[in-house]
Amino acid sequence: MATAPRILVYLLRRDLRVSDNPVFHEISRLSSQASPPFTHILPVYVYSANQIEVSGFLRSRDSKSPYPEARAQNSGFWRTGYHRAKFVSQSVWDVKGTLGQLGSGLVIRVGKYVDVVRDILQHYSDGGEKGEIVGVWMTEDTGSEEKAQERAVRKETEKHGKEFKLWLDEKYFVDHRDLPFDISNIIDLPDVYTTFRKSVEPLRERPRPTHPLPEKLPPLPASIPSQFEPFAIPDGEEALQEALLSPLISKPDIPNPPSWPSNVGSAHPFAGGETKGQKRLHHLLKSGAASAYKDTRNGLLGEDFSTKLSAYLSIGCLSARQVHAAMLQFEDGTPPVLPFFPSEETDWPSVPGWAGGENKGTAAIRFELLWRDYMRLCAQKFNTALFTIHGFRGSKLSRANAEAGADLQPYSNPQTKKEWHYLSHSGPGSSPEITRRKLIRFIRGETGIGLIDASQRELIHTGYTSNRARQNVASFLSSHLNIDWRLGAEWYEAMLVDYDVGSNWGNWQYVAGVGNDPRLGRVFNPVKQALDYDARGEYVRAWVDELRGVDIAAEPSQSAKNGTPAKDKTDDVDPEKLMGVYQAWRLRDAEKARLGLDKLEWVQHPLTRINFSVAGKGRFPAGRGGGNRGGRGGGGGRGTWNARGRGDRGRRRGNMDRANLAGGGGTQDVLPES
Ligand SMILES: Cc1cc2nc3c(=O)[nH]c(=O)nc-3n(C[C@H](O)[C@H](O)[C@H](O)COP(=O)(O)OP(=O)(O)OC[C@H]3O[C@@H](n4cnc5c(N)ncnc54)[C@H](O)[C@@H]3O)c2cc1C
Repeated sequence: MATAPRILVYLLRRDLRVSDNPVFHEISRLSSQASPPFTHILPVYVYSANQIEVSGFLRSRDSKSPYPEARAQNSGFWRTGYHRAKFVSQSVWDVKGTLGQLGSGLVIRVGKYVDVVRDILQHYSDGGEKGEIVGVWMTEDTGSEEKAQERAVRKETEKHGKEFKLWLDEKYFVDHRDLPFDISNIIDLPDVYTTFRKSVEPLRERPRPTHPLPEKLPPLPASIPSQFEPFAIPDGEEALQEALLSPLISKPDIPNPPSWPSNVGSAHPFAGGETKGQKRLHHLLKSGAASAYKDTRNGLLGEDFSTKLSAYLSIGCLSARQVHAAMLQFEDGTPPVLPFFPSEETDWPSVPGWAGGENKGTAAIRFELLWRDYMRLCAQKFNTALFTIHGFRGSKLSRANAEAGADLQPYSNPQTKKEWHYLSHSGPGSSPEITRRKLIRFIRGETGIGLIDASQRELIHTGYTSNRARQNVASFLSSHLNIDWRLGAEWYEAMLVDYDVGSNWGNWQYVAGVGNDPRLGRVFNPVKQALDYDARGEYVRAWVDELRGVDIAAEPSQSAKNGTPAKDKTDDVDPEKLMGVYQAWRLRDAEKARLGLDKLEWVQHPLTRINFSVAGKGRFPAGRGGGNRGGRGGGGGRGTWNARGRGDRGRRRGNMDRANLAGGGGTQDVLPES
C-alpha cells in the first residue's frame, strides 16, 4: 500500500522567483536524498486581504467579504492600485508556470495568511490518504505588518503541532549574515547611509553567490483544499487578473482621472515575473545601458535611462545578488548566465564595458542597490516610526536623539519641525477641506508646476515615474504645500508598480525632512530642476498635453540666420517662454488665450508660484555645466515625447543640488537662485 503524502507547505510572499531562492534550493536538495523528509510540496501564494482588495474573488454577487476593504490608513486610497496588482498577478503566474515545468505547481488563495494556513492545516488534520503536513515554511519580510503576519502564521502552525520555519530573505545585496554588526542588535545600524556604505565596501566583493535554478521539484499533493468561502479562485491568468482589477477599476481613487496623452510611451512597459526580470537584466547588459547608467540615471523619458529593475526586486522576481552576479560576469568577460536567458557568446565583445572590469555604470548600480538594503534595514530598525509624521528623526531609536555627536541633527532642532496640514483635522493655516482639495489637484497633476504635474500624470497612467521626479514630487508636497507627507507616501503605495515598504516610506521621510537625510531643511526647486533635467520641456509637454502647443522657439539668432549651427542644444529655445512650460501661469495672456489655457483653474490659480528667473541673457543660468553626479542626483533626461532612448549623458552635478534646494519650504515662494 502506498504511504500517505508528507507535505511541506511553502508560503510565498515577496520571494516570487524559483532561481536563487534558498527555499526552493533547499527543497530540491532535501528531495534528492535517499529518504527525503517530505514527498510533496504545496507552494501557496496568498493575495493578502489587508494589502490588496479581494472582493473581486467573491463567489456570488450576494456574498459579502469578511474583510474590510484594503485601504490606506490616512488617505483611504487603495493599498494596491491597478498597476501593481497587474504586475504582481503576472509575476505570480510566471512562478506558477516555472514550478509546473519543474514537476510541481503553485496554489493561489485569497484572504489573510493566517486564515489560509489554518484552512490548509485543518484539511490535512485527519491524516489518512490526503496526507500529513510536515511543516510550514515562509521567507521573512520587512515591515511591521509583515512581521505580524509571520507571528500569526507561526502561532497557528505550532498550535497544530507542526514545525514553522522562517527563512532569511536573500533578495538583498548584502546578506544579513555578512553585515558588520549583529542584525539582532539593529540599533547599531548607522543613521546615515554613507557611514553604512563605508562599513560594507568594497561593494563588488560583498554579495554571496546565487543559488541555481532547481532541476526538479516534488509534485503537488493529489488532495488540495479549495479556497474557503465566500471566495473562489477563477481558472486562468486572465480571469484571475480580472478578479483582482475589477474593484480597483469600479471604484477609482479619484474621479475623472486625466486621460493618457497621445504619442507618449511608458518608461516602464514591462510585464511582471521572474523570466521577464531576467530578460530585462540581460537587455541592460547586452545593450550597454548598464555601463552607461551613471550618466543616464537622472533621465525622465524612455525605457533605458535607468534599470527599471525596481519592480522585479521589490517582490523578489529578481534578487539583487543576481543583478550583481550577472554584472560581475559581464565585467569579467564571461557571458552572463541567467537561468532563463542562456547567453550567446558571439556578440558580447562589441558591447560597451564588456570585459573591462567594474565600470562607473555597474558601480553606480551596486551603489543604488545598497541604498535599497539600507532603506530596508532602516525600516527594520525604526519599525512603526516608518509611518509616523515625525519619522525616524522623531523616534527614540534615532541615534541622534540618543547620543550627542551622532550623524543626524537631533529632532529637537526647530528647523526639522514643520506645521503639517492634515486631512483629519485642522492645523495652523489649513483645514481638512483645503488640504483635501489641494491633495486632489496634486494627485491629478493639476498643481500648475509642470515637472510635478508631468510626473503625477505619468504615475497615474503607468505606475512609474523616475527617481528624479519622485524626489521633486515628495519635496513639493511636503515642503511647498506642507501637506502630511504620509498622504503622498500612501498615494505612491497605491500607484507605484515597484512599491516597497522600506524604499517608499524611507525615501518619503528622507525628502520630507523627517528621515535620515543628514542635511537639514532641503527643498527642491521644481522649476530649477526642470531647467536642469528637462531643458526643452519635453518631459513636461509629453505628459501635460495641454502645454504641447506652447511656443518655446527663440528668435533666430544671427548665427542661425547666417546658417551657422547652434552652439548648444537649447540655443533655439527662448528661456522665458520655457518658463511658461514649467509654470503655465507665466505664459503671456495672448499665448494662454491661443491655447485655451486661460480657462484652466490650475493655469490661472496654481497651488504655488515659484519666482524663478533665468539669469543672464540668451543662455540658461549657471549651475548647468560640468560636474558629475554624487550623492543622490545628477544626470539628465532628454528625448522626444515617445522617446525610447536613454536620457542625456554626462550631465552636470557638483554644487547643483545645493542650488536646486535653495529657498524655504511651506507655501512660500522659493527664492530665485542668485
Ligand atoms: C519619494 C520616493 C519614493 C520611492 N519609492 C520607492 C519604492 O516604493 N520602491 C522602490 O523600489 N524605490 C523607491 N524609490 C527609489 C527610486 O526612486 C526607485 O528605486 C527607482 O526610481 C526605480 O527605478 P529603477 O529601477 O530604474 O532605478 P535605478 O536608478 O536603475 O536603480 C537601480 C536599483 O537601485 C535601487 N534604488 C535606486 N534608488 C533607490 C533609492 N533612492 N532608495 C532605494 N532603492 C533605490 C532600486 O532597487 C533600483 O531598481 C523612491 C524614491 C523616492 C524619492
